Amino acid sequence: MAALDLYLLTTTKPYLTHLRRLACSASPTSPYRARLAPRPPDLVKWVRAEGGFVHQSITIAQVDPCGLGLVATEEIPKGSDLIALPDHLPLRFDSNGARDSAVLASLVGQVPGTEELWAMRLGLRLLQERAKIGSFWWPYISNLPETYSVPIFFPGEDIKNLQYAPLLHQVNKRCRFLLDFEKEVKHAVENLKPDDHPFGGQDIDASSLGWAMSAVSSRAFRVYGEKLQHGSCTNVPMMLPLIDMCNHSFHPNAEIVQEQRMQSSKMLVIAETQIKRNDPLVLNYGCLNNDLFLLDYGFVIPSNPYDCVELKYDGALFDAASIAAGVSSPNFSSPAPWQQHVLSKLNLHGEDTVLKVSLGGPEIVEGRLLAALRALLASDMEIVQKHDLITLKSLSVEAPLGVSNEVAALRTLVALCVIALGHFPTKIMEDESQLKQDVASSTELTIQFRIQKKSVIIDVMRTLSKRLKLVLSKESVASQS
Ligand SMILES: C[S@@+](CC[C@H](N)C(=O)[O-])C[C@H]1O[C@@H](n2cnc3c(N)ncnc32)[C@H](O)[C@@H]1O
Repeated sequence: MAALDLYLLTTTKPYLTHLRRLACSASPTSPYRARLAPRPPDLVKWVRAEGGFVHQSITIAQVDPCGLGLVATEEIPKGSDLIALPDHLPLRFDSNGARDSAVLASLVGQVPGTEELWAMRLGLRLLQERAKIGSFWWPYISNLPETYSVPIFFPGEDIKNLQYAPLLHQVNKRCRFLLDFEKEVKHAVENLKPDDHPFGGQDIDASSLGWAMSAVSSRAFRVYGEKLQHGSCTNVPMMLPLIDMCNHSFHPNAEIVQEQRMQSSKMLVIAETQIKRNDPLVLNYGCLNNDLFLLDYGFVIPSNPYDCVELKYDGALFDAASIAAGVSSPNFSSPAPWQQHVLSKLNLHGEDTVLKVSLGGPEIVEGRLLAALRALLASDMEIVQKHDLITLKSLSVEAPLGVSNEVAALRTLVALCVIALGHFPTKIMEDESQLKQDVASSTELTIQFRIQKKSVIIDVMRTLSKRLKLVLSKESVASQS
């Protein structure tokens, strides 16, 4: 097993300093990612030898800054089949091997069912094959990166310098899980006979579990599995050899198609557009924010249209923002009963509250937040009750509760953005000058991440300020006519 760095943040508070180091050998943050085997077998040849199809004009090449990728050596017409994998090539939990290890199945059952840990379940299966001498998947596994640039492997200082509490919380949670799970795995395999040992007698620690979880989160695809009785399908994560050499773009030129025939299914990659010579083949991994790109894939997308910042809906904070914005006597902390009723419908009050609200992304202001601001800054219950929630939540509906209400809501939002920006310990200019220095790649990722978060807030402020001007200018035209 490659030993990697894994740090535990020993408290959930942001800006932590007390870190426990677990293991260390290769630098996890070097820009060039070595593969598990120094000279791994040719993946394209292996896929073809196993009955798969690989378009003759595709090769594996270095694609900066993504690491390795698939590249077209000649122009490829739209609609062409690029890769086809027969049913036995994907590595999934039920493929040969998992069935005969009750210990592995029981360990999989011990991984909490939360969304963010799904990759650990398939990761255990990957570790099993990685440890198995003569594994059918070794030609694939040996081509996997030896290290991953996800934050669980960052030095503690870099994690702290992400400057964004929701992400720190997630990194901390994953590190804690890995350290706890290491103990469970060790306990489950102690005293096992070599034949019963799911990992061929090899020592499994938090670093190797972290490697497997990151390999899966950054490379597995969730595809349709069995059809359920009511017609929907289960979602099965799978590792798709060679297909997982495609890098990400929000403007993909390739797509994955699952071909189902009788009992077997084939995974295909098809050219979604014409692909020019020397162009990389790119898939869309999903419309994700930068938190997920960094946590699961280890990279950050500049100007990501899906990036957003999370805030907590908190009456006192919103009152402070409103007062800073010059709004007289806001009552976020003590809403009237009818306003509480609106907040309850938005899950911001009472039972089942979800206090996390977001700014940025395609919506710019999360609808629940906008509706709450409009309703709480309104003094006339009847006007609010004349509107449905869909209208109140929509930024494209101009001033549904009147101009002065809209102006107060927009000004409060801009003030909230100013407060949120002020919580970052550094300014974008300072971050940018730090980036110009020769920093480790994990530090670079950390700085890029926080620059992007601040840019999201600045973009939201710009959009809302424009909006404010527009509303005010329409009002002044109306009052003159
Ligand atoms: C499914 S793998 C793709 C193949 C990978 N580049 C390799 O060398 O094996 C996903 C990983 O590729 C890299 N990657 C993919 N798309 C990227 C992008 N748009 N920018 C930066 N890195 C990217 C990230 O390291 C990510 O975790």
